[in-house]
Amino acid sequence: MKGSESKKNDIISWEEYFMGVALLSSRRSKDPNTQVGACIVNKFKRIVGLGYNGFPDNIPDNDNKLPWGKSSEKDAEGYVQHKGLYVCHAEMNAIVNKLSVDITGCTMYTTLSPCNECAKLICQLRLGKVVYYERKTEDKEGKYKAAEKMFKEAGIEWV
Ligand SMILES: Nc1nc(=O)n([C@H]2C[C@H](O)[C@@H](COP(=O)(O)O)O2)cc1CO
Ligand SMILES: [Zn+2]
Repeated sequence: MKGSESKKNDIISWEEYFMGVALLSSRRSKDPNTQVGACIVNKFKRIVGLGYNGFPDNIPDNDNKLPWGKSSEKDAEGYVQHKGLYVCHAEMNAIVNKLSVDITGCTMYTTLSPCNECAKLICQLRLGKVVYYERKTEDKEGKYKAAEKMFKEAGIEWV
């Protein structure tokens, strides 16, 4: 039997496609607790940056040099054993890995809503829109609210 000659219509949307790529990227993360992925897309619907959360480059991650835990205690050498001191967020990595000098107006798809530090980067690089998959609900320190405020004030669409 020959295949159909008319086009297939039941395909995934651009939004599903780019968020799907962000979700796939998150699966590279070695964080035992939370895996996040981010995908930056330009106005021509080309992917210009990908990232997931992990420790900085060139630090071997198989011999526990840095902690994956969230303790406020210090180890024998006086280093606080909290991953937050070391992890590069998915959004930051997607920006650092960008393939294009100028990402003004681009859209970032992220599997988790951005923190205030990543929001600062998103503002500085003048992205136009941030689309998140899951929203961070716990916000004791006000990081996510601060991120939203920056997006609002900078005119960055946030959905
Ligand atoms: N938007 C985000 N992008 C990220 O890459 N992360 C990373 C940082 C940590 O590696 C992990 C959060 O760990 P936990 O607090 O749920 O155990 O996710 C976290 C957030 C939330 O702000
Ligand atoms: Zn962040």
